[in-house]
This record gives sequence, C-alpha cells and structure tokens, in this order.
Amino acid sequence: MHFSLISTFLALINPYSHGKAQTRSLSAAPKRGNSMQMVSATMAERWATLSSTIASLMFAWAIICQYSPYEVRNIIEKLKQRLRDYFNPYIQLCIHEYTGERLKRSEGYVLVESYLSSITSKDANRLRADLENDGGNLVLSMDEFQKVTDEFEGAQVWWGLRRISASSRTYYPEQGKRFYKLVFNKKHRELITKSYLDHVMKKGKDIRARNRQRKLFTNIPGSYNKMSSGMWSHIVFEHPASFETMALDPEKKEEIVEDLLAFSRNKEFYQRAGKAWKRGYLLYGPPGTGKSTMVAAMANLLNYDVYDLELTAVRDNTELRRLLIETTSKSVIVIEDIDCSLDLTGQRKKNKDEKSSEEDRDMTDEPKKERKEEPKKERKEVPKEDGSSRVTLSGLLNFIDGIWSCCGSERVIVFTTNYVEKLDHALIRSGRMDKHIELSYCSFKGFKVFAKNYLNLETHQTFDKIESLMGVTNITPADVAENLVPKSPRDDPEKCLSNLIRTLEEAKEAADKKKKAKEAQEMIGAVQPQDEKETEKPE
Ligand SMILES: Nc1ncnc2c1ncn2[C@@H]1O[C@H](COP(=O)(O)OP(=O)(O)OP(=O)(O)O)[C@@H](O)[C@H]1O
Ligand SMILES: [Mg+2]
Repeated sequence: MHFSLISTFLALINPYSHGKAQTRSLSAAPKRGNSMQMVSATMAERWATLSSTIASLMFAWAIICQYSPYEVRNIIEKLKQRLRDYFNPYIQLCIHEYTGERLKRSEGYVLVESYLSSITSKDANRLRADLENDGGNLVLSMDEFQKVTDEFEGAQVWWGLRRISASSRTYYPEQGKRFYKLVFNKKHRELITKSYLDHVMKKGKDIRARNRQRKLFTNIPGSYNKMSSGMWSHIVFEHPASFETMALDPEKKEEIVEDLLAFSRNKEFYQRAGKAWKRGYLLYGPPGTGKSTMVAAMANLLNYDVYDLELTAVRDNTELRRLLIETTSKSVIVIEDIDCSLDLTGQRKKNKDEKSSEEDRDMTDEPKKERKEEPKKERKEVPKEDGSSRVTLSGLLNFIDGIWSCCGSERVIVFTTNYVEKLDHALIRSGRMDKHIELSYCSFKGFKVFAKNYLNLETHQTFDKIESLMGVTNITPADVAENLVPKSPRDDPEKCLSNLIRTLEEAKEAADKKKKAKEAQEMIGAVQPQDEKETEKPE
C-alpha cells in the first residue's frame, strides 16, 4: 500500500522518474530469483528521489516567499491560515503580559497568573516560584512552555505559558513577550469566553487578595522608598497586633470588632442610605493605653492598608486634598495625636477672641459705622506665612467628610489623642468621628489577657493580690506589658508576676503619698485664711 502510494506520488511530482521501469523490474524480479536485494535497492532509490524532491520543493518555496511580492505572500499566508482553521477543532486565546508600550502589566495576565498558581502545582512538571512584589509570600506559577489542564462544567481547557523572543532592539531583549495561551474546543466557545473567563478573573482576584502584601504609607518626604512616584511613600505593613492580643475588656473588644466588621460588610447599606462608605473612630486615653496598637489591630482585622498622615508635613489644604485623592480603597487613614499635630483650634479660638473683643466693643460707644465696614474675609482662617503647615481646621473637616472624601470607598479614618477635651467639637462630631473609644488604664480583665499571651497562664495564686492592687492603682497596659516581658532567659512567670506586684505596690505607695500631700495642702488652705485674719487684726 505504502509503496504504491509513494510511487504514485513520485510519478506525479517527478515526470522523469523511472517508475515504470522500476515497476517492471519489480514484477520481473521474482523471475530472476533475487527479489529481496532488488526491493531494498529500489526502496533506497525511491527515498533518495523523494527527499531530493522535498528539498527542491522547499527551496522553491523559500524562493517564492523571498522574491514574490508582499501581496502574494500575504494571500498565501491567509489561505494557509484559513485551511488550518478549517481543519482545526480548537480555539486559541492569548493573554499578553504587557499592554501598550510595556508600561503596565496587564491586569488580566496578573489575574490569570494568580488563578493558575492554584492549579499548576497539581499538573505542571516545571514550576516557578516568585516573591510577591514587596518580598512577601512565595507564589508558584508554571514555567515557560509548560501546559496545564483545567476543567469547567464538563469542558476541558489547556493553559500554556509561551514567549515570543524579542528582537535585540527592544528595551528588554532578554525577556521577550510572555503570554498565556488558552486552548479549548470550538463547541465550548460560549461557555469558555463568558462563564469560564469570568470564573478565572474572580478566582484570580480572590487569590490575589489573599496573597496581597499590605502597605504602610506615610507622607513624610523621603521617609521610605524614594522611588515612590506619588505623594505617599510606603513599606510593607507587618504589625503583629490583633484584637486577640489586645488587653481590653472582652465586652468592649467584641463591640469594637463587631462595629468594624459590620462596617466592612455593609456596602449595600451605605449605597442605599446615600452615605460615603467610610467610618471615623476617635481613640482617646492616656499615653501607653494601646491607641496605636489598636490602629494596627484594626488594619489587620479588616486586611486594609494603613496611611499614616503626618499633618505637620502637609503644606496646605490643597496638598491635603491631593493626599486624600491618592489613597486607595480598603485603607485606614490615621492621624496620630491630633491634638498636637496642628494648632487646629487656634484659628477658631482666635475668631472667638475677635468675636468677644467685638462684643466688648459693642458694649462701648464705638461708632457702628466703622464696624460695618470691617471686611468679612478677615474672619476666615488665615494661612500662616512661615514655612510651617498651613492646613486649617476647615481643610481638615473637608478632608474627612467633604465632597472629595467620596473618591474611594471602604475607608476608616482614625484620630488618636491623649486630650480629647482639647479637640474642636466639629472635628469629632458624629458623621466625622462616628465612634469614640476610650482606652484607659489596665483592668484585671486586661491583665488576664496579658498573662495568657505573655506567660501562658490562665490562673495563678498571685492573681488575687494583683486584682486587689489593680482595683486601687492606675497602671497603663504598656507598664503591665513591660513587667511581664522576660528580660533574661532566667526570668520565669513567677519572676515576671512578682515584678508586676512590686511595680503595683510602688505605684500604690506613690499614689497614697500624693493623696496625703493633697489632703494636707487642702487642710492648710482651709486654715490659712483664718490665720491671715488673725494676723491682720493687730494691724
Ligand atoms: N491594650 C493593650 N493591649 C496590648 N498591648 C498594649 C495595650 N496597650 C499598650 N500596649 C503595649 O504598650 C505599648 C505602647 O502602646 P501604644 O503605643 O499603642 O500606646 P498609645 O496609647 O498609642 O500611646 P501614646 O498615646 O503615647 O501614643 C505597645 O507596644 C503595646 O505592646
Ligand atoms: Mg500612640
């Protein structure tokens, strides 16, 4: 069968072949009795002829391709492609790594990469492990020229990573252009192009969100990476604080956690109510009571980035607005120690002073004409002329809930302060700072959280003493933590607890002394006027 086909083919393509003579010689061969030798000789000749014919054809094709006009070549190429498509039952879809002028990595490519990282490890023989952008988790992905199979609603698809080698003239000649190739059967076209690709993008987003490295941003110039193009510079946010490790009353802790979770899950509510999807928290209390720690715990709970806004480094209200615009969704924007960040109440106080002096003038007989002519603009917050920040209270109020605050969503704004009474009421009213959380001295319940986390103790014979001492002394969680931290390898839980008891006793003694001194002073104060009267009498 094969021989006849080959000979027919040769006869067709080579009119000068000796097909007939050879056929004749084949049929005559048995008569001569040396058939085997003859067959092999003839086959060798035919193979030689065939290969020389193929070589000639290829040569001719190369000449045609090179010297025929561009239009002809184009037509041939199109015909070839159509012929291939006609017989090919599969569809091929490419997702390239870079879009445009290599400026930006394609989001689709990144999501496919994330999606495939979940299935490649099962299938591909060669894997690649990459660190996430900021040096976080190792992410596995398939290496080049590997293929993995996936299935979706009964349809089978094949993914492959390919590379077109780049010319030496490109900017990244060593990299070439990478792309993912998806191959599937024509009959699944609808299913794959709609549902399957949606599924890939959704799952890719989920995986990316899980592997995402959260960032801590600051607006202090040149503080972190100087390569940062925007107004914020950042580092990876890796604070270990969590609500589990925070020493707080369990009820209070639960209330805060529920409030935060309700906020993050209430997208529909905010949309329905026509409110910007943001929430303000004011954390106040003495130093060392865990305000900054709680900000970190909030960000970790919600899986948000943190923007640490240093108000004194912001030049004016315009810059403040620009900073706000550059923040992303899913973030905690924190202004620490807001009472000492800027003299935000100063302007208002000044206005109040002006107002009161005006009222004073009203009391006097100053001519009314002059007062009417007083330009109104002078009453506005006047920016400072020196190099310091010119952010005003109204600028900050607008930052929190002005019209610009809606560009972006799912944002938590946190102010921390040691002196809540110093703050302007407008700054902390509901709608701006929706929830006020007081963080105070350590309670016994808070101490038990420390004992569990630091010393792995649920109960101990000293706990009663500690409870009674804590009832009469104020000690900050920071001080409790400091006493419970082992300072040397020999420090066991007993030692740490006795350290704490000593600190508590000392604090109690100091408080008692202070109290006695105060009482004595009050006594003196009560007695003094009488003495003074007595001394006055003889005079
Ligand atoms: N409630 C708490 N739970 C757990 N640790 C705490 C708590 N409060 C304070 N700490 C510990 O004390 C240290 C200081 O706390 P933190 O910096 O959060 O206090 P702060 O209230 O922000 O103080 P400041 O007002 O001076 O900024 C932290 O390192 C933390 O370990
Ligand atoms: Mg702090």
